[in-house]
Amino acid sequence: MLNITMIGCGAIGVGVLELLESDPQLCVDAVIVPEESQGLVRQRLAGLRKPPQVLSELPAGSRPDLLVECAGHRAIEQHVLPALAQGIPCLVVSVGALSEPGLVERLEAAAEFGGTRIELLPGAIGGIDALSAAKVGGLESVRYTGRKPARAWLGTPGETVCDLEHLAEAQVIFEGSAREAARLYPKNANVAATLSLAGLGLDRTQVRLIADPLSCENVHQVEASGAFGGFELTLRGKPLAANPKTSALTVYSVVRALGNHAHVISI
Ligand SMILES: NC(=O)C1=CN([C@@H]2O[C@H](COP(=O)(O)OP(=O)(O)OC[C@H]3O[C@@H](n4cnc5c(N)ncnc54)[C@H](OP(=O)(O)O)[C@@H]3O)[C@@H](O)[C@H]2O)C=CC1
Ligand SMILES: O=C([O-])CC(=O)C(=O)O
Repeated sequence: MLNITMIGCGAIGVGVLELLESDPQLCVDAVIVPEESQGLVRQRLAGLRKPPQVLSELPAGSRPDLLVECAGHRAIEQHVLPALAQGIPCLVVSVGALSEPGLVERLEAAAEFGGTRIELLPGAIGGIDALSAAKVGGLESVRYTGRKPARAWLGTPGETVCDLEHLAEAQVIFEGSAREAARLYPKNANVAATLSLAGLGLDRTQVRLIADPLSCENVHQVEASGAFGGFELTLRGKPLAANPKTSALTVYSVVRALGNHAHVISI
């Protein structure tokens, strides 16, 4: 059985914990969340058969088999970097954080120092295996379009482009490089960053973000071409009720990745 520590326990974290209850090979012993939300998180987890401990940091000397981040960009600096340096393998969903200059190199250095690895999870998007294989032969272009319900863009710079509450039709709120998308829309640009890291990089991956008042899904479209040929992918993700900015597939992506570490066949 693998003993896991989870960073963050919001929409993704709770979904993952609920699904892992039926897997005897995986056990989340502890979740790490900010001090001020610990009470709320304990309430959220009270219905689980075996609720994990709720902590504000990894106890000194604690050595989980895996650490999985489901928290947000700040948690990479705060928890993932030190865990890697201590030799704990880490799985990460807040891939957009890696668009911050220098962070990829610091994560690599920490993992090398600790003699371990960091795994970037596909999260809400599919086709990462194909894109990253296509990169070996040479990619020519990668274009990503992210379309979400208008209200999912509240609290982002999209608010300055249009009136998100009263939008009548779909509106492009951003067009540019994946680097710029990750800087301006950190909570919504994890997919763009993941596609960039797997493919042509942050500066050459083209991104378009759309607020669509008529959509009730998070729709991710990828068009890629290169020496391998080409592919077009449309993924219509259902948003999580607990956080409409996040697609349910992200929860399943975490459960799949953890399962692949524990089960004898991985796919
Ligand atoms: N790769 C992908 O495709 C996707 C990635 N994501 C990433 O996943 C993250 C989590 O998503 P979601 O669960 O929907 O978000 P929620 O806001 O529902 O939950 C986040 C949880 O993490 C906690 N948290 C925040 N910062 C820290 C920190 N520094 N240390 C420890 N815990 C922390 C929060 O605590 P509190 O409530 O106190 O803030 C909360 O428990 C997103 O921020 C995004 O970066 C999301 C969707 C798709
Ligand atoms: O969950 C999603 O649909 C994707 C998302 O938020 C992101 O790219 O950060």
